[in-house]
Amino acid sequence: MIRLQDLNCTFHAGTPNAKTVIRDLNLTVDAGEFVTIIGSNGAGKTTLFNLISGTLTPTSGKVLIKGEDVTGQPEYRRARTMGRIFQDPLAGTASNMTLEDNMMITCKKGFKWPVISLNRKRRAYFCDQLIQLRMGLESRMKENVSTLSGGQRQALTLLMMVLSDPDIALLDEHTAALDPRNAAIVMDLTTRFVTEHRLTTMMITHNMNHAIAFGNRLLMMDAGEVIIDVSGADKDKLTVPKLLEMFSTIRRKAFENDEVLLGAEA
Ligand SMILES: Nc1ncnc2c1ncn2[C@@H]1O[C@H](COP(=O)(O)OP(=O)(O)OP(=O)(O)O)[C@@H](O)[C@H]1O
Repeated sequence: MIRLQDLNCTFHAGTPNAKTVIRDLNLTVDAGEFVTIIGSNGAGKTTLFNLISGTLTPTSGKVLIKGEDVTGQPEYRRARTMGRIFQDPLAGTASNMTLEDNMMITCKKGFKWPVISLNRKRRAYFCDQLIQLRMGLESRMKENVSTLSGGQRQALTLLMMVLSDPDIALLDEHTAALDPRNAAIVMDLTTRFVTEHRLTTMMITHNMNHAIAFGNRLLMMDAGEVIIDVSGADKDKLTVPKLLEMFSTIRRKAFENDEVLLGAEA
């Protein structure tokens, strides 16, 4: 589903400030896989998502989606096959628009000039979809999204992503700004949607326990490289101390990411 070939990304290339953030990266993610990604500070995790989604063009190498070379394809065209959710609950929805108007956006995603109107049938469909969230949002369809809590907004963002019918979900620390209770609700919804919609999913997280508990494959990144790639039964046997030990053995230094380490102790 996703294939990255000899991918490199250097910012400010050809200047004294040149910085290589993704280095000779080769990765294949098969259809239906749920990959969790963890890494040290500045490892290149978000940059990797920017390259997959088309926000950035690699300095060299290729990005293939469903067998098609999309390396030079603009972001809006790739948006038809993928959904992306960010850490900030305010980023995925428009505050000053109603829930139903926000949901209308999903019908227009990836198209430049769509003419689609909000009719009774579509409203009933949105209502049915909101019921699935089990948050009572179906009775608030005409309220502005700004009235929702962070957890409710992130759940709505997740639902909107699914309604746009993507093949791929890129989740960039999408529970990091939520309290533990809401993070658990959003993770529960995530696993439900990933399974029901057979989404090929990549999830960046700073929560090592989440990285181990969710998905069928775990990647650890450091300095622009994937240094650990564990799946199946081997992933089931992982623990946080084991992961940290693997990192130290490979890199001959201690793992550095305070947010990750503090989260792992919790
Ligand atoms: N547009 C840019 N221009 C220059 N440097 C950049 C740019 N975007 C990212 N970087 C640098 O690239 C490196 C990797 O950033 P990235 O956000 O991908 O890391 P990350 O693994 O997601 O980090 P974190 O876990 O701290 O969020 C960082 O040193 C960052 O400062």
